[in-house]
Amino acid sequence: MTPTGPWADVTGVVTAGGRSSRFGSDKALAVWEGRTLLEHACAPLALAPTRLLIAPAGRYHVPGWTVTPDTRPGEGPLAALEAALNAAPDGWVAFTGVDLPGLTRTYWEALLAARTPGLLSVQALDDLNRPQPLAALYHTGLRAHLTGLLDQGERRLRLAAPTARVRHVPVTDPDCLRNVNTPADLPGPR
Ligand SMILES: Nc1nc2c(ncn2[C@@H]2O[C@H](COP(=O)(O)OP(=O)(O)OP(=O)(O)O)[C@@H](O)[C@H]2O)c(=O)[nH]1
Ligand SMILES: [Mg+2]
Repeated sequence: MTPTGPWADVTGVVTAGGRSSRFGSDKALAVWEGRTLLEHACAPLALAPTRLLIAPAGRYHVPGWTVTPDTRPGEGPLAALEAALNAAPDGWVAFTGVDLPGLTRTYWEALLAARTPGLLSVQALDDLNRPQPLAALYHTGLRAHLTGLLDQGERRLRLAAPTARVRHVPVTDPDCLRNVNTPADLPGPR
């Protein structure tokens, strides 16, 4: 069956090849509200017809998700995005990490609804108007651009797409952007 609706040409991607050095143990496997942070990141992307985990082979298993190893291991999220765009079918990639466990399907669908022809990225703005490149949409039309940036030594994810081709949308629920870098960033039971 060919998927239709906003998710039809979307690949869900969770990048999980980081070192968790500030967290002190593998934060992808840290449990919060009964599920691992990795599962929290994957869940709101379940409607994407293709779902990729950018991570070392054999480290994680999430039902319905395909592990795709980094092509530049240890080089950070920008390099992971390159691996994702190269592995994804032509279209959009909904790209995030394991350290944003509060993202929701509503969050992603607000970004998907903001796509227009010619855009290469759609990014949320938090309550301080800061773009969120680690919880954003990227188009596979960025492949050659990204490879060029990485080959030149660039590693900043926020520079993945040319500014003129990025659309920014205010996020309705800034709480969903809580970023987990240390165990103290995981709030207690609600
Ligand atoms: N595939 C891949 N993912 C990465 C890489 N570096 C970071 N990430 C992921 O990007 C997301 C955000 O990265 P950070 O918060 O810096 O995570 P981290 O590198 O594990 O943590 P620190 O060592 O504390 O900086 C997390 O989901 C990481 O797993 C990498 O080289 N490859
Ligand atoms: Mg982080």
